[in-house]
Amino acid sequence: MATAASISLTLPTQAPRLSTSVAAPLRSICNLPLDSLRSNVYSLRNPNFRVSASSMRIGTPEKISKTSFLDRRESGFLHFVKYHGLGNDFILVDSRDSTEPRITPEQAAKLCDRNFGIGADGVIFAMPGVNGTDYTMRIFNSDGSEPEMCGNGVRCFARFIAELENLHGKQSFTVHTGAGLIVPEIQEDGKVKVDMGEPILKALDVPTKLPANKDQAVVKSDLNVDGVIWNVTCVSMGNPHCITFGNKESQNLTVDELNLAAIGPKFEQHEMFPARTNTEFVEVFSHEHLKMRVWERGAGATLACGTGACAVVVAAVLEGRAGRSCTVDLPGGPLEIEWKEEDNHVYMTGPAEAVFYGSVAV
Ligand SMILES: N[C@@H](CCC[C@H](N)C(=O)O)C(=O)O
Repeated sequence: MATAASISLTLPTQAPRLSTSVAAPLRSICNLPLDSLRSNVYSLRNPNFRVSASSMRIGTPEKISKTSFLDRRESGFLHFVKYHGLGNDFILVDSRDSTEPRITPEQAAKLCDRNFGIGADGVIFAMPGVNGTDYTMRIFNSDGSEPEMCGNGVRCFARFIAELENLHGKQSFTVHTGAGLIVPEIQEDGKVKVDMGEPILKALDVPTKLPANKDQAVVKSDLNVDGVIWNVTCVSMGNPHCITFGNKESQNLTVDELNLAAIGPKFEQHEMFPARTNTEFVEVFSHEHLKMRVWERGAGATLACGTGACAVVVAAVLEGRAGRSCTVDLPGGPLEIEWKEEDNHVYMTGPAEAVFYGSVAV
């Protein structure tokens, strides 16, 4: 079982500009007031500094370079790098020498706890490739369940691999996932463009039990959630998504007004979704500009969902609400999504940033 008895943190050399999304996880581990952390974090731009959770103090400067940190392999410790893609945050673990994740789903759930652990929406493992691919990505949600794919996660994964392999500039990898082959490409500006493959629309494969149209897809179907009839479209990007732009009472949503914590779980656990579902609530600003909030399967409300943003654009096109190329605003920031007519693939472009380095006793 994972214990958080010993956690150490090191910020990346290229320390990101401080924001609460950086400070909050640090606060949850170190239990220090946010303001004192702010000044500590600034001083931690020097990578030789180390925060020790046991002493609750900035420790003696220690010579740890990024490379030597990522190379560490002491038994009994799990070394990780915390990344985020628009605030959707992950604990990245180097498992390139292993065909199984280095920790159990139960341990992952403990590490993801924002009060008693490191705090994250999931744990991602970089593993050896299969079937000729460069790498395999596996992920546990914060509840310990294992999804097929994660869009923000695969952007973080690409940046993590580049760091592990000491690669610079434009880089592209082939990644085996539960959703098949995914191809992230790190661009010159540091953003990551990902070929997310083809959306799956066949109801049985999403999967959903909602009645399908003649193309076997579920588009603008009625879904009764506690007596409210929602209009939903179902899309899988390897993982299942239920997308709604409104209900019978309110055809066009104002997503900021939704009580996500109340309605999200009812969609997630709905009997029409045998594998549970991620749900996106969408507001349309124009044919090229959408805004969404997400309730994720196995993780709850998150600041962003990459597969969700892709599924939203596919659903918007199918419902005739938007064009194939859109900016999707999420609580953590915007993603650029394109569903290309030529190859039927969905492409997602967005940022991925390292937050801090750490070790935890397992
Ligand atoms: N946040 C992710 C999706 C992670 C998996 C999801 N919770 C599921 O269970 O399908 C993304 O960016 O795509």
